[in-house]
Amino acid sequence: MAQDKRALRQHYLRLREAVTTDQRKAWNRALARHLTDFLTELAGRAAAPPTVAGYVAHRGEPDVAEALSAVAQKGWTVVYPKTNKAERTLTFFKANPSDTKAFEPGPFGILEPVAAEDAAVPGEEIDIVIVPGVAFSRDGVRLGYGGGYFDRWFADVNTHAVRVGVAWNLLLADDLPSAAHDVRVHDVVTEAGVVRCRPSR
Ligand SMILES: Nc1nc2c(c(=O)[nH]1)N(C=O)[C@@H](CNc1ccc(C(=O)N[C@@H](CCC(=O)O)C(=O)O)cc1)CN2
Ligand SMILES: Nc1ncnc2c1ncn2[C@@H]1O[C@H](COP(=O)(O)OP(=O)(O)OP(=O)(O)O)[C@@H](O)[C@H]1O
Repeated sequence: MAQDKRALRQHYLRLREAVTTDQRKAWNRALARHLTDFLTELAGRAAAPPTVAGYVAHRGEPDVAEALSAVAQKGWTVVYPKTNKAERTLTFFKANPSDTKAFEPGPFGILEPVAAEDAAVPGEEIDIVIVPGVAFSRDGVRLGYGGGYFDRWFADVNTHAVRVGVAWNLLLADDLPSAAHDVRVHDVVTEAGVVRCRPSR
């Protein structure tokens, strides 16, 4: 299984690396539209503006900044993970998606919220988690970089959050191996639209 996952990760990372900058730009524009619409749909008629967890794109991942700026403008709270490499944990902090000074490189070179005076946002307060991934299956199984960070966070935190995967359409698989600790996403947003991974909710 671990071997399986490693080979699959390598396969999908190669596919992702082969995407040209121009192609990525066009896909990012389409993705921003689908993601903004879908987040708005998820929020529905919620009484208060939701809190959404995002990420800063790394190594050819889809860029979710535009969608996050759009919902921030509507009063949503936007939080980002900070990685603790020694403990292999994530902690979420508020940051303004359009403020580049609010981010600094973390242990894997990914931009993370600067260690602000702001306290960490408790997991229970997060309504929607945008989950980055290397690949996703149509039924919501996620293949990440292999650190288990998000799986561990979902297992450790008492969360009601909707889990929204984001990936390029070419990184959607019919099937991916899934272990007991793998937490599935409810939906995956790509440049081609939204894939609903749950039969009903
Ligand atoms: N943009 C983004 N932010 C994210 C994640 C992500 O997948 N994408 N994460 C999702 O969990 C968390 C960070 N986890 C990560 C885990 C491993 C690697 C990584 O690149 N690992 C290298 C090995 C690096 C090393 O061990 O020094 C690799 O796989 O080649 C990156 C992020 C939180 N933030
Ligand atoms: N809830 C958990 N508690 C403890 N260890 C966990 C948990 N979830 C995952 N792990 C461990 O993390 C490691 C990586 O898991 P896996 O290969 O599923 O990562 P991934 O989902 O591809 O990566 P990532 O979540 O970092 O993007 C495995 O060794 C796994 O046992």
